[in-house]
Amino acid sequence: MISTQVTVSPQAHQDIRRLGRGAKDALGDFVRRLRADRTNRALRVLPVRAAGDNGQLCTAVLDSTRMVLLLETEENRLTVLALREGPLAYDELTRLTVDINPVSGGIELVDQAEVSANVVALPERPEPAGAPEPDSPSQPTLNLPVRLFARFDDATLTSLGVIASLLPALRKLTDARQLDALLAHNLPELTKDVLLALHGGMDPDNVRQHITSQWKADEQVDPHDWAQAARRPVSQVSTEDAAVLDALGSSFDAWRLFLHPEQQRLATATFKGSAKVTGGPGTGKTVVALHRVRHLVDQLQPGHTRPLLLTTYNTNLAADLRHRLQLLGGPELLRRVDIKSVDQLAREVVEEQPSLRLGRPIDDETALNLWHTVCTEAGEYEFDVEFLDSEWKHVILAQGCGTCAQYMRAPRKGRGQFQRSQRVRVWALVEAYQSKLAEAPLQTTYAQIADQAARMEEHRMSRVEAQAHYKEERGGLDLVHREAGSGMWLKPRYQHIVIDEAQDLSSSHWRMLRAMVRPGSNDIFLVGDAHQRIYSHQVVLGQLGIKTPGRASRRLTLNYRTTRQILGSAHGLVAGETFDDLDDGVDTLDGYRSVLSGLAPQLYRAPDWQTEMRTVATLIKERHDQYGTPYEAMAISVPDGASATQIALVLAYPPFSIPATQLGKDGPQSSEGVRIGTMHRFKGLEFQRVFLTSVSDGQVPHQRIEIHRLSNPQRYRQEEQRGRSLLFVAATRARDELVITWNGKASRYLPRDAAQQAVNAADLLAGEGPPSTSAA
Ligand SMILES: Nc1ncnc2c1ncn2[C@@H]1O[C@H](COP(=O)(O)OP(=O)(O)OP(=O)(O)O)[C@@H](O)[C@H]1O
Repeated sequence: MISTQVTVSPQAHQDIRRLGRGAKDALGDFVRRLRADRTNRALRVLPVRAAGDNGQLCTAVLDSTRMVLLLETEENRLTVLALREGPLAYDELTRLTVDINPVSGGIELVDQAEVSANVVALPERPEPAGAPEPDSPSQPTLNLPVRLFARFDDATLTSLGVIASLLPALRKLTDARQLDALLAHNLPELTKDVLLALHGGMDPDNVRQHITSQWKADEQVDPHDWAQAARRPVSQVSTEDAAVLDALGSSFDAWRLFLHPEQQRLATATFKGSAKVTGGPGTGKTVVALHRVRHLVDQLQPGHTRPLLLTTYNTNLAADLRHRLQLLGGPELLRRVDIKSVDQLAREVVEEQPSLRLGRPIDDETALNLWHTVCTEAGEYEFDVEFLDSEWKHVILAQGCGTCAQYMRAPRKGRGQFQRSQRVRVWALVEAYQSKLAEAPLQTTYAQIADQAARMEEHRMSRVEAQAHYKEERGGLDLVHREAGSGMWLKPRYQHIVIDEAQDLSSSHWRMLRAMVRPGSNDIFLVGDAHQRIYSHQVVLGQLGIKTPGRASRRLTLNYRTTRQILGSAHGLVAGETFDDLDDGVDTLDGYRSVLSGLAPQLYRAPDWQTEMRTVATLIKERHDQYGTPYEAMAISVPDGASATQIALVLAYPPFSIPATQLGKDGPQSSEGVRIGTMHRFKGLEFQRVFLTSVSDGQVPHQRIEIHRLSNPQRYRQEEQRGRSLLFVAATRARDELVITWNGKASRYLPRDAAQQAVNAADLLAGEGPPSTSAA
């Protein structure tokens, strides 16, 4: 007997999230019983009305208080469309308008009665003078209510994806408060997104380009074909039965089940070669990478090997990826995937060669100190140590320059003017630096390890290719002793590689990764965002053998993490700067938006660091005690290690007594307590409330970049951009609340009127500050 297929629609999923644990358990139980026996009379599946040519809407009973609305399209296929509880459940379900969206082809619901009662019925309030709608210069006079979407006709709205059954209610809206109330309803995602974008001032063409196109069904939508509509991924939280059942039994995280159509396409598409996904912070790039991994693993032949590599910038993020992949696919999935940071991977490759004496890798700070020693000993003060370190990593090692002559010829695109005589002097310092590393105890740098690993992998891949070629010539026959000494045929390390945080990988990393997988279908899938580049220098992936032409380069634009208010301010930090697309093109944040709404970022100015620290401690305690935010969901950024220790002490002692833990390079040292770390440590993470401290003049950006302002304007611009990106990364980690504090003068990256807008920290500590608005 073919078992009954039961899927859950995205809006039913929203119902379950809203109704909580009991509803989820009841639905899980119901789905299991339905799958076991569709005819089970205890479920009371009763027809309500026909849907199109081949569908039937039914209600069914979950338990004594809950009911669901189902769509039955084929004998054994049922979609849960909505869930309600209480004595009115049946009436509420049967009055729902259920349609196929002509743009996305998804099945969508609107509760007209609820919308009218709670939204349209809000007392009308004209928009205040001075706040005209964007793009509508000629507004009616004050007392006439302005219809919010008056300038878009019905045909435009529906062609953009707004569900037609909502139009009558929509036409009655006159103020943003009503719109907020409307959006708080369980509406179809596409409709919400389009309305927000239009209300935010995006014009219809842009909406079509950035939103509608991503939802558009691949084929012509037939409004009468409900069987096909039910099969489309946009009508289901997950296309896999098992995933829905698992999720109903355990946690029901949205990202694990329901992907935005563009995310879904990227996760499951077949690419001829490599593919690249860019997108602003919080657009679900990591989520796509994880689903991509699951999809690729699903296509593998059964086995016990790990032919798939999932890699990222540092160990902390690799641990996070492992955790999230485990949530997505459990141990079965993890078993086929190697998860490590690129540097760890490089190290393991180099360690495979026992004849190589590797030396102890030094951290960035030790490397800079060593450059300092080298310069002092050579009496050479023209170049600063950060510059030397970066020249060594991103020009000399990246291009494999082994001699001064090679370095003299190496292109230095985007790194400013550099005379021949300067190169000669830099080379002398590089040689001195290398000798220092070679002294006992032998030391090395991660950049050297990556470079060495890249060479080794390139060599290995050339042998793989040579063997493959040989085998082809021999008509497919293996020759066991072909590989002298080893008696083995070499294989590429991996079949597929998936890379997160791609913007911060160096050329050596890319060379290594490129050589770990044979060029071919779905070889490399990378996600990243140049706006968030804080470590490495720009690379041109095409020149490193990773080509992602046309549809193989895609961009995500919907932010799932950060509220519009926080996003708006963070966006201002990088607006006006030019960013690459990890290749030789330009990337922008056009169309970048959020469907979440919340508080504007809060600013606090303090006279000194002591007061600033106590202010942050006071705010954190209040968020915890009054609003129940767990300490581990809050994070504080500090300028350096010493400040981290100081603020941890302030938090630890009365009157605060707040537990805290430092964010190290392997993540937080404890699972409990407020996280404290430099902005660099915030990369890739997410917190409910974020407190950025010392966003002061001279700290953000650091005053040391000033020495380049006149002497090296190109370098100055680079440092400036990196400083902005760092603050941008830190600010966009916040889900609900962003608090920015400083002492003395505010950073010039903050808005000009930041000091006027800010609360005086001294007033807050004296108990005279404004009441907190942190209830997010
Ligand atoms: N389809 C989705 N449905 C619900 N939540 C989602 C979806 N996609 C992503 N998210 C959530 O959005 C947040 C950001 O996702 P993710 O970490 O993948 O973004 P990112 O683009 O990698 O961010 P960053 O570049 O800032 O590191 C996470 O909380 C994730 O669970």
